[in-house]
Amino acid sequence: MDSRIKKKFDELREGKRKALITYITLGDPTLDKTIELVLAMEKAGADIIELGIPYSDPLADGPVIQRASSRALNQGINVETIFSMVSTLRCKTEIPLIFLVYYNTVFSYGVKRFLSRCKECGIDGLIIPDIPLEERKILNEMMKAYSIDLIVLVAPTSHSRVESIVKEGKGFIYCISSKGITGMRESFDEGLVNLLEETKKHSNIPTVIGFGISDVKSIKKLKDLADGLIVGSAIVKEIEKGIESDNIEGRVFEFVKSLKEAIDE
Ligand SMILES: O=P(O)(O)OC[C@@H](O)[C@@H](O)c1c[nH]c2ccccc12
Repeated sequence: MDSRIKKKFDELREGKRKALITYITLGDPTLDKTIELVLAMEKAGADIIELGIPYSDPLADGPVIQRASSRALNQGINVETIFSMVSTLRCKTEIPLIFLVYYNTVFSYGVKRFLSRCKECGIDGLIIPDIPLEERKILNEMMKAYSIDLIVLVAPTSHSRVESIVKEGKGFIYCISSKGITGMRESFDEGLVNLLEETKKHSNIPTVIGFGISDVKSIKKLKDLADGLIVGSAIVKEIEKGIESDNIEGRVFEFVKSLKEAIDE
């Protein structure tokens, strides 16, 4: 059976459209709000949702997402409460859901136990930014049995490793737009176009670009290069502003809608 991620990309390709993938941190500002926010983003036109499991030492995260992680961790949420929230969410939507999770969280929970809980509650893919290469191979094998995609990340600095990395990719290939951490940017790495060419040469699954995409301008600039775009920090920033004004879903809905219009244009 085709996965939700594959079905979504097939459907988009047929309509000659690009995927809008939106990221938020689980439990920011509460787990109940996460459910509302996912549904609001879906309604605004998001095609796939990436949900970050908050972690105390998130190496790749910029300040905006680090603050979101702190807000979530202060709520006392943990992997168990997250799984039960996702089960509730899964009853309300069929949108593809992906976890962004640091390896230590998976490892300390127990890899098999983590995968089987993911499957039970309808998670379609995992992005594990800090997974060591050897573990990735083992995990990739294991995940086949659970029909969950292990999504790989490639960066302009991956050079000669691009081929071996993307060959292992499932679902889609996450192409990092530029060096460093997550967060809004004005310009993108010159190596990005090459990276996408190289990736497409060695893999036929969809490519998406993430890191630093924050507004309509950056969407228009990048959308023709790949099959989809990921927006994270800019949405989390809207949540942050929404907390102050007590209008979180409304802000996020309007913002995602504007991104959707730009990507569909
Ligand atoms: O925040 P940005 O710059 O829009 O980038 C997306 C990103 O937030 C999301 O995919 C993500 C959040 N944490 C990560 C850690 C590693 C790689 C990717 C991520």
